[in-house]
Amino acid sequence: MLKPSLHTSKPSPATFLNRTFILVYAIAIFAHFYRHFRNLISSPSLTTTTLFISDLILSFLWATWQAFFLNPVHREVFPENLRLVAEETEYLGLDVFVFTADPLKEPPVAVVNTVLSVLAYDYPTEKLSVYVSDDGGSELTLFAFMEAAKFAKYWLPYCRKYNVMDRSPQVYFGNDPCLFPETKDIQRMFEKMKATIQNVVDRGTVDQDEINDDPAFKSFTKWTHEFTRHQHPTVIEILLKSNEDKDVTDHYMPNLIYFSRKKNKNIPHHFKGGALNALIRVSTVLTNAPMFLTLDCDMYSNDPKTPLRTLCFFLDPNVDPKLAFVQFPQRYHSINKNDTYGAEFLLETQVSPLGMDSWGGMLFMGTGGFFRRQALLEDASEPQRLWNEPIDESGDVLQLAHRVASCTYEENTKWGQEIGFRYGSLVEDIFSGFRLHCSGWKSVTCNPTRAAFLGNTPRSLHDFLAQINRWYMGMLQIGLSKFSPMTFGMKFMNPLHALCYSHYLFRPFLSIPVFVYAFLPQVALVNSSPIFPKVSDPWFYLYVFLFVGAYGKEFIDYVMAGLGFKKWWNHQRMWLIIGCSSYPSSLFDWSLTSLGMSTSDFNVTNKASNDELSKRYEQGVFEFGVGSTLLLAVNIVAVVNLIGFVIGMKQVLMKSGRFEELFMQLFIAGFGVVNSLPVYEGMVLRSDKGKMPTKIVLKSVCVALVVYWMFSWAF
Ligand SMILES: O=c1ccn([C@@H]2O[C@H](COP(=O)(O)OP(=O)(O)O[C@H]3O[C@H](CO)[C@@H](O)[C@H](O)[C@H]3O)[C@@H](O)[C@H]2O)c(=O)[nH]1
Ligand SMILES: [Mn+2]
Repeated sequence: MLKPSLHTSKPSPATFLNRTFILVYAIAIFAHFYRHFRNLISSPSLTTTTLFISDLILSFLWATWQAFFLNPVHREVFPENLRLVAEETEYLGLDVFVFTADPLKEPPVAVVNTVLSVLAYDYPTEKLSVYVSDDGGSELTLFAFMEAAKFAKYWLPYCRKYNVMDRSPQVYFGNDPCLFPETKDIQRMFEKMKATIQNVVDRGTVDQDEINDDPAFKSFTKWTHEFTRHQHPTVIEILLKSNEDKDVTDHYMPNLIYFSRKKNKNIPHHFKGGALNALIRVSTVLTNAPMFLTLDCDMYSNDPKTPLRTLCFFLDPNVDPKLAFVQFPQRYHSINKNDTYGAEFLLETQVSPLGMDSWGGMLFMGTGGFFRRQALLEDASEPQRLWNEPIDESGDVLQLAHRVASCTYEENTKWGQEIGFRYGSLVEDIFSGFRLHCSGWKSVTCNPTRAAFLGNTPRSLHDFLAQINRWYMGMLQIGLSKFSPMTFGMKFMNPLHALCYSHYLFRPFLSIPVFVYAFLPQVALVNSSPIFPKVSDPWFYLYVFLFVGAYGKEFIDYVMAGLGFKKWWNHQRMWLIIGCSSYPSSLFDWSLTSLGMSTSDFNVTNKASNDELSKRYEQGVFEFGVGSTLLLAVNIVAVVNLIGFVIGMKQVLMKSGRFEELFMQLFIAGFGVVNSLPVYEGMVLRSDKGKMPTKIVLKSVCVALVVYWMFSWAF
């Protein structure tokens, strides 16, 4: 009998249209470069050369981006068929790793919700273990999880009994749930737990009277005077044990383990990559499930059946034995109506993964990835135990777990280089996924209609741009290293796969054409110097096609994904803002770091938010509040374009015949102005706390005037 299928993959119906568009657009680019070469030869100048270089970078990024559209695949999974293929006893053991690093930026109450949402997975409890990795080494976080373990004894059976979908209690109770007989009681317990945790967090220490039973008190004795977040011993606390602890209905619970690796301020800890590797080793000693899931602390589970969907790949007898991970792309719960900051990253999280999938697999996105443990332990000589046995708390096992968690354990080993998650980039996720792909491992994208996980995005523009700055600094650390996809990648992976990686890793260079188009046409315009073909010139229509083609295609991608005009508009505006802020800043950071003048640092994104800020975000106004230097160039560009547009208009109106020649420059300046409207608003029209500080406004205006004055000589 034919076995029922667990998953299918279908080519995208739009592929033919996409390929046709790529062909036509590529021909237009070639024609454009023909003109560029002619100009370079006939009238070489700073302007022609600058425009040529900018267009070269734009074309490289366009070409690499097309690798995502040549052969996208849609995958579907059928967890309902799982029972026909495998018995529940054959399901793979699953270790879930949840990462937190700072109790102030990542409120423990929120981390607890994430952990409860996965602890309550629809999965055989004896096969499930949840580890909390606390890089902040905080007794507050440990305390929060002791409370969570108690609440879980009520929450898990409740979810099971009523087949609850939202297993993060915060989300569940926030959505006005149906009232079952126990609902009110459970909600009361939940509120009480939250208050107890918040109380301790607000006070900043755990008091003895908060801990009633003795063994719990012993755990906190590790937090001595010498204990700091940068220098402390390993802490491993088994808060729930699967063969011992039962819930209130007498069912066994999954394992819940608090873990904080040993730190020493003189030994590099490699941020999240280091935490991941330490946890891989510790879990190998304690539970050693063949599959593990990595989750950021703000990414709660939105679907209790997600592990079953993953099994549709890992338990498929025909699946590629080199399948390393299944990635559920990032999706977010906290985005405002029109996505002011383009934080949904629709193209990056929903569209492009399908395109990478057919070349060997989508990126690892740091969170929402289910891994085959073996993929990261290839050639490791670590001590391992058989999974699916109760945790052995004997001295030997715990001693071993402490040994592998030590900050010196990795010295003179291949950890971080050839095994585990790889070090050397601030985007350890992308780097590690890339290295796995280069050694023949594969990955698949799974993006069910109901999101598997939902996360948080920054609500202030500065935090958002700083996060992107860090990501792209990390991308450059890979792209400009010996592991560049253009050299190393081309050798060890499908070249089209390598092109996809190149697109992301070299994106910061987009800042060069963005700056050129934000300044050059405007300065030339003010000096009444035409630099583009005039409207009656046939080459003008090539420019129109290139512009409308690029923008129109992206607009269609947005509409096809079910998002409207406003979201697309905000996305394209952010594309320009990021091009003037995070991208150039990441290039700057990379240069400083490679010159040895700075060290790269993983600044944890702030997940706490205040009411006022949240309210402004919901209203969709930009948050300029802190005087962010990242935004300085964005402001300067806004002022330069406004001046350019106004003076340009004056010239066109005063002298007849100029309009045709200067139309393109006027259009570009006008486009800059329309995109900068929220910036002008923040500069002069607003009075709330999120407006731009006056100092920054004055600085921007001064620099803009200097730019005009300085570059006028060139025309
Ligand atoms: O030294 C550190 C720093 C961070 N984290 C954790 O890493 C996660 C991500 O940190 P966050 O500040 O939220 O950064 P983001 O930029 O939002 O994270 C994205 O980018 C990271 C780097 O590429 C990936 O690791 C993440 O999974 C991905 O969501 C959080 O759970 C942190 O607690 C640690 O465990 N140790
Ligand atoms: Mn995050």
